[in-house]
Amino acid sequence: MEEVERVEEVEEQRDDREEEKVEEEEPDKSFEELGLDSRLIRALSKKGIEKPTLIQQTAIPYILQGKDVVARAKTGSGKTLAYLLPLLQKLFSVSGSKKKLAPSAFVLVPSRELCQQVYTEVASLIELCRVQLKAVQLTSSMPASEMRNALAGLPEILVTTPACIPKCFADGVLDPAAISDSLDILVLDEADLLLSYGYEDNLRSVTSIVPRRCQCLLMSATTSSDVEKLKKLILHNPVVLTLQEGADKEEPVPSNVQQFWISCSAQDKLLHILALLKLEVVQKKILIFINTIDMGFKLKLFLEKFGIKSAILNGELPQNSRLHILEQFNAGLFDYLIATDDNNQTKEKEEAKGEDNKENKKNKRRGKPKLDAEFGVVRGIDFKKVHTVINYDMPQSVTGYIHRIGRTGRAYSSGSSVSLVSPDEMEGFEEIKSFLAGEEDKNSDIITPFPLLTENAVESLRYRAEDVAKSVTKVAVRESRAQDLRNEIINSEKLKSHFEANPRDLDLLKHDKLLSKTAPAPHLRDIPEYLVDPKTQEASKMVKLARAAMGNNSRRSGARNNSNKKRSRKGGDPLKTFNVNVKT
Ligand SMILES: Nc1ncnc2c1ncn2[C@@H]1O[C@H](COP(=O)(O)OP(=O)(O)OP(=O)(O)O)[C@@H](O)[C@H]1O
Repeated sequence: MEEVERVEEVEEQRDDREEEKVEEEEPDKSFEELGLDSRLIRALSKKGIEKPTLIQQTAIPYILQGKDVVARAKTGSGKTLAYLLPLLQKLFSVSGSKKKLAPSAFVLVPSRELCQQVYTEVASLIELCRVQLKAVQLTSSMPASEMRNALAGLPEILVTTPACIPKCFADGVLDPAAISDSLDILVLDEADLLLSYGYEDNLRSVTSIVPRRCQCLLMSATTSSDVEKLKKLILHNPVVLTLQEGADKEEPVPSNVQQFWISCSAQDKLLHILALLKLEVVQKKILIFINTIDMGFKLKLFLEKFGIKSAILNGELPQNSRLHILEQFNAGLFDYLIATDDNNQTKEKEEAKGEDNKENKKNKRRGKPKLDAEFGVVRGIDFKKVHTVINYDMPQSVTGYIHRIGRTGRAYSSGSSVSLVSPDEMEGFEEIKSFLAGEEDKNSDIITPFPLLTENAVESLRYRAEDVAKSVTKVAVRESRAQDLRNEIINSEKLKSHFEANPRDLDLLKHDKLLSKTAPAPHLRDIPEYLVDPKTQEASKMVKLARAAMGNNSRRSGARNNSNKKRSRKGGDPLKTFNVNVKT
């Protein structure tokens, strides 16, 4: 049973009023009962959203009342709509009134990918509601002229990153005085990440012009000192909503995500991922996290040799390509996405941020691509229908783990995760485990050994895996990284104009194309039956059955096969029902 706890917070508020204190209760309300406008309810229904999630049930009434709100709820719990719906409703009533010289609502997010995601969501709601409101997104990479054009239609809603606002001031695109006059609602989404992305100074320059009457909303997946800092910087006597599940005090990973791990040496990780994918004991779609861009290419090339096509996502790719890859993956055009998240790129990102940084200048001279300082592949991005998250490399922090795992099991769906843990990563892994177990129950196993892969099954692939791994040399990795970047830069230019003309066309590019110069050898494509351990064969059959029952058995099911949608989703998850010993 889920419950919501409202926490009292009275320290160092910006005004003297007592913070809202509310009795605990178990809400189970419809969108109508929350007081939402019928246009919004119809729009949600068209999107297939009928019932509010818990954070939406709790936050929407407070936001509609005009309160400042701090909402902390797990990844995938529906925080975006929790603030967008009441925000739009408030703007319905002001639309058509006195024209303002700056937007009425700012939504600040930590990355461009999130900017695009939130913008798409708000724009589609506006369209479905058929109201006279306009939303725009601005990112730092846009030239001033483009920003000016975007703002020329006097939009009510601006979705952007904190770094972009001072740039708009400097370029004369936004006027601080007009903002002070116009701003009614400020949202800091993924607040736990805003400061860690290095936006503190940018945020300070924004908050200095936020008028006292402005309603401020702060949404986050985890608590951290950064959230506390932001709360004190921006909010006025907020209602603090902390969504919890059951009696467990801290359970930041949704309970509909089953978490597994496999112990293996660093060298054997390629072998294990091959076994997981090739023997089909994990459900597609699959998001694989690695810590470095080179490792991503190594993995892609390795999998290609076995006929497994995957796409790559990292901060080095041009923004259009990144957005397009996300869009294609979400539409179900490919099943495997290898993502380098931001944890290990912090150093590289620092370089990317500091324009005067010597190293950066050197890189420019050498033609080394610059990483996008506003890139954030994992955090907050709504990957659709991801069934499995694989940590090929372990993340470097507990927060990193939570955000990665949170890419599956979104809203009411379920998912699983498999972490490959080498002896070097064991200490960090233990830290993650004990954090998830909570203070009281350090020994409870929230992350359990992966049950569907026997040692025999893995060993049967060893010879092939090791042989192929040798052929994926450093030179091959370097060449394919450069080639991929070149392709994407060319495609990115094409994409830009193409998207302007055909915003819905997804088939221009195939991001999971082969990078290897030679086609996969036929004998590596299919694993002969005699090599596969019978228990693993059985597990694989069950995973396939479960996938079929979930309407996810065709490669392009997400994009093309809507008729499957209505089939039962309770097809039985073999990870819940199947039991084999890990060691045989
Ligand atoms: N009431 C609902 N019913 C069904 N699906 C919903 C509902 N609300 C939101 N969703 C869907 O759930 C998914 C996750 O929502 P959202 O991205 O807002 O999560 P989040 O809490 O912001 O997660 P994160 O912290 O990872 O950013 C989205 O695809 C969204 O469309």
